[in-house]
Amino acid sequence: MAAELTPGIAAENFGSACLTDRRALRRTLLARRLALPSAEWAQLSCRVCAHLRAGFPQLSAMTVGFCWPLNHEPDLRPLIEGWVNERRKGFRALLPVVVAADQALAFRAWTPGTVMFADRYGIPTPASGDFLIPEVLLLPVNGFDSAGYRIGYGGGHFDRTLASLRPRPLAVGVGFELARLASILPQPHDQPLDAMVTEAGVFRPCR
Ligand SMILES: Nc1nc2c(c(=O)[nH]1)N(C=O)[C@@H](CNc1ccc(C(=O)N[C@@H](CCC(=O)O)C(=O)O)cc1)CN2
Ligand SMILES: Nc1ncnc2c1ncn2[C@@H]1O[C@H](COP(=O)(O)OP(=O)(O)OP(=O)(O)O)[C@@H](O)[C@H]1O
Repeated sequence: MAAELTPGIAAENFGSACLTDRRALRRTLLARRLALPSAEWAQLSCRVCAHLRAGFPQLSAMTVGFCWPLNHEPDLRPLIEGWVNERRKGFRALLPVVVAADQALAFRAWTPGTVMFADRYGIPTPASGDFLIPEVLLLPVNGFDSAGYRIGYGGGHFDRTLASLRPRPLAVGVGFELARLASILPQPHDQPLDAMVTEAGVFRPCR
């Protein structure tokens, strides 16, 4: 991905043997992110939020799907709560709902007052409300590459979601430079990102 803001921190080059095994790769990347001290995670999250706000000002008037931070994924809640509190016309925040293991995600509206339940993965999820369609999806990544491909937790939820939603939402990956890979060796089902945001800036895919 070409840097539009600050150039990225030196890319980590995982060996090709590692790249052939997504499960091992996921475990390695997840362990690296979990090893971040909480204060550093909070600082990196703040920088991701700042780049999102500066790079995508249009989001404050759109229906934006985001994720409750799991396992040290970037914490976008301050940014989202800021937009909720600004009460801008057209802004709505949505969180994913896992309807079934092999299906696309559904989405429900979220505000700081929303009643939540823990889903099958223990992720806080809005307990009720209509299913709504996001115009933009802020997708956490466990790994990403310069061609705009990502890997998540291996459920295929986001790939199925992006493959099925019409119109397709703008897909913006959110993560940290520690998740940057030379290539994730994309498979036919992998849905590319439109952009990627890390603590180092906003990147557009080089394809
Ligand atoms: N914060 C957050 N919420 C999200 C997602 C996400 O990626 N992040 N999802 C995006 O889809 C959905 C949940 N998807 C998930 C899929 C699998 C696992 C999980 O824990 N999987 C096992 C097995 C992984 C493997 O086989 O390698 C594990 O990690 O132990 C968690 C969430 C909806 N909500
Ligand atoms: N559109 C789709 N239709 C059917 N199966 C799919 C689709 N997209 C992905 N899958 C299946 O989901 C499984 C997991 O895919 P993959 O390893 O790419 O997950 P991931 O990108 O890490 O997960 P996620 O998309 O939830 O973040 C694969 O077995 C894949 O075949």
